[in-house]
Amino acid sequence: MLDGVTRRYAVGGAAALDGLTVPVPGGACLVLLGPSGSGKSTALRLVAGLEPLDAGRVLLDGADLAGVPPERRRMAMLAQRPLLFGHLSVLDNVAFPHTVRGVPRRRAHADARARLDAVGLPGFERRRPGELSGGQQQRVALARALAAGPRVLLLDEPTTGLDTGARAEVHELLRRVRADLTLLLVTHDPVEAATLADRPGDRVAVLRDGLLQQHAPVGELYARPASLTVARLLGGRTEVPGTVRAGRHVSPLGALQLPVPVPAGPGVLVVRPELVELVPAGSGIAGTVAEVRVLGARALVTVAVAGAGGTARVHAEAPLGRQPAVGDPVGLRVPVDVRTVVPPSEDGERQQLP
Ligand SMILES: Nc1ncnc2c1ncn2[C@@H]1O[C@H](COP(=O)(O)OP(=O)(O)OP(=O)(O)O)[C@@H](O)[C@H]1O
Repeated sequence: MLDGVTRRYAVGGAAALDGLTVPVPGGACLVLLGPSGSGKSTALRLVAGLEPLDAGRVLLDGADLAGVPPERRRMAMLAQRPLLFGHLSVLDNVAFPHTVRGVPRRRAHADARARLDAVGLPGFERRRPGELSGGQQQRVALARALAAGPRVLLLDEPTTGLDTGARAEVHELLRRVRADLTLLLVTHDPVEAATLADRPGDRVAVLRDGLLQQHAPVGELYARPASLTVARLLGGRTEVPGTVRAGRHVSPLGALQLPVPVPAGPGVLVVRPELVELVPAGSGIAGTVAEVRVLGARALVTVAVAGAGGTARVHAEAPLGRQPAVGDPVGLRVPVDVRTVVPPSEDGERQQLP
């Protein structure tokens, strides 16, 4: 549990982390998601005990960790770069947490071998870290972290710098070894957040400028972002400014009924591209294809809609090969339940009710 956790690097300056309060239930995964400089790594260092708090408390199973040194917190960290000892063999790297505790060499090595098997690296014992790929090194670092017998695994951008295949391997491994470990993951990648925080109790805390923006299961962040910041961080593209009147969002798209009550006034309609349906011209909201961008197996189709008060741009997805062409007239269908209105300013309060 983080309770009002605050860190201010410069006296009188803005807080890098400002009163962060989020529960971290035992065995669950909490993701700290945010853009660069939002305070994610600071939070992780404070939890690990590597830096002092300026205010607040870090609690583990209800006990305040103030004054408990990092090595006695039963936490292990997997950093962005593996930070292995280059002069030691892979086996000795993994056995290191045992060695420093004085565990007899034979037992330490037996455990390290089992850990290497568990991360899919049997037979790599005698190699030096420099003889492994980046993904393999990260797996060794994970084996070493687990050898320390932590209750909490701190993951600081654990797959940044790895290629797609190695990333997927590390994600799969983390999901496999997770068991009842508590995970605290720092990332700027919503896909990584969604991949690792996929159990019922898992949550994502979105940070910006040291402040908590939203704390929710990842699916809710996608479906109901609380602000433009959250919508953009989750890869949202469509933002249609308008006005909320009598439960409808009024914009060039028309007067669209909203699924939940939203206070009247200015508001931005945000809709995920994968939830907008492209239908034949003549049905739905009439528009013209303004741009098509191929993204792997899908195409991102930008549709311009001219209506009362101006033009709106709405993004939709189509399977590759089935996308319309620039200039084609099309129809758009925006299902009622996927319409979310957020405040026009990034700093505004959430308007959408839960
Ligand atoms: N040791 C430090 N001394 C002074 N300022 C710091 C220090 N560490 C971080 N900061 C500042 O605190 C703020 C939050 O930094 P932090 O590293 O926690 O962000 P982050 O979200 O982890 O960013 P990134 O994704 O780039 O690592 C930033 O403005 C940063 O410049």
